[in-house]
Amino acid sequence: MKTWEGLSDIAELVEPQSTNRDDFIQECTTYRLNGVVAVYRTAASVSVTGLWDEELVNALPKSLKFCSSVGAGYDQIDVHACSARDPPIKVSNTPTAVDDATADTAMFLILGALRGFSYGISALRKGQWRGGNGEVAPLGHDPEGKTIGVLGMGGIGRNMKKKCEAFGMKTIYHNRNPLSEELAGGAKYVSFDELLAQSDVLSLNLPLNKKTRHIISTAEFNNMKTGVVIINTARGAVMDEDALVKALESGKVWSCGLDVYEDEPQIHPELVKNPHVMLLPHMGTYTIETMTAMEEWCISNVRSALETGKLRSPVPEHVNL
Ligand SMILES: NC(=O)C1=CN([C@@H]2O[C@H](COP(=O)(O)OP(=O)(O)OC[C@H]3O[C@@H](n4cnc5c(N)ncnc54)[C@H](O)[C@@H]3O)[C@@H](O)[C@H]2O)C=CC1
Ligand SMILES: O=CC(=O)O
Repeated sequence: MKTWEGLSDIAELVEPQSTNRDDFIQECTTYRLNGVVAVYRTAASVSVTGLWDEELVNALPKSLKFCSSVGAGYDQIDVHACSARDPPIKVSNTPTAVDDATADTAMFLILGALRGFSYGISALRKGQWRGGNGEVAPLGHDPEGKTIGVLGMGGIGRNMKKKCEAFGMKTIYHNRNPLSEELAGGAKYVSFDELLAQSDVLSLNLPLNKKTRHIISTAEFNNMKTGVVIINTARGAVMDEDALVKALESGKVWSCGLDVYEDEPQIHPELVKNPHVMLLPHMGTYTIETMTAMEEWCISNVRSALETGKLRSPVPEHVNL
């Protein structure tokens, strides 16, 4: 890629040769990688290295000071193990570049889940028009007048809010702290419990970490409106998938729209069987324009680190590192 090659004006570029984690750990000790200062980490590299957990982070070359990772989510990297190294490995992600495409995906899931479009789409493809065997697609719901609750009102959540307004939806949100009025743009800050109780559609837009894993589970579903619609474009494990399946079965949750799953690429079989739910295979940023923008953002972090000693967009945990 041109932008990557463009870095050769300021650095020697090397690419690891390994095809599995053990070989990569071994390769980190070789002369070729020993001396590497900054890493451009692609999303696909996880299939070779596995997670950047404590073991892997501690095996990385001692010379390494920066990791620029593609993607807004960085849950595959143990950022605390990176900070604990001496010197620390500073980590950056690619926020902002993902906002439009991921919010667009969320809108597709919101409309599809509210309207029950998945049912119609699969019936039609089976030659059954709106249904077969005596069953017809249930009537859906309009977005107009519905309250969307955003859990994690960051770049994507705020982008979604604007798009939801065009569909006549009202936005409430919960973050650990309220946003400035300017950033909130008229969305109302509510407590976590109020968000659960008041949302007609609940959208999960917060990062996955130890504190947010299964932040939505049985107790939280019990506190929601009956007939709520759940949208998840964040990470599968922020929600307890087994609890979601039970809440769908009981009718507590009317439908859901999911782009992400607890154990990708595995999907809970009951979700796959359910004709009513909208499911996508993690395609939030899967466009030429957005993936290009993410890669360029990521490489700009490498350039900034090499030229100034600072990453352009360090992850929140590393802003003051
Ligand atoms: N489906 C896909 O393809 C994509 C998924 N993502 C996922 O979406 C997530 C959000 O992305 P952005 O909006 O760019 O991140 P962001 O960092 O801009 O926003 C996250 C928001 O969540 C809030 N938050 C953090 N912990 C919280 C907690 N315990 N309770 C309530 N709020 C909390 C933060 O304060 C922040 O406002 C990413 O972490 C990533 O996992 C991002 C891009 C594409
Ligand atoms: O899942 C995608 C990301 O950017 O995070």
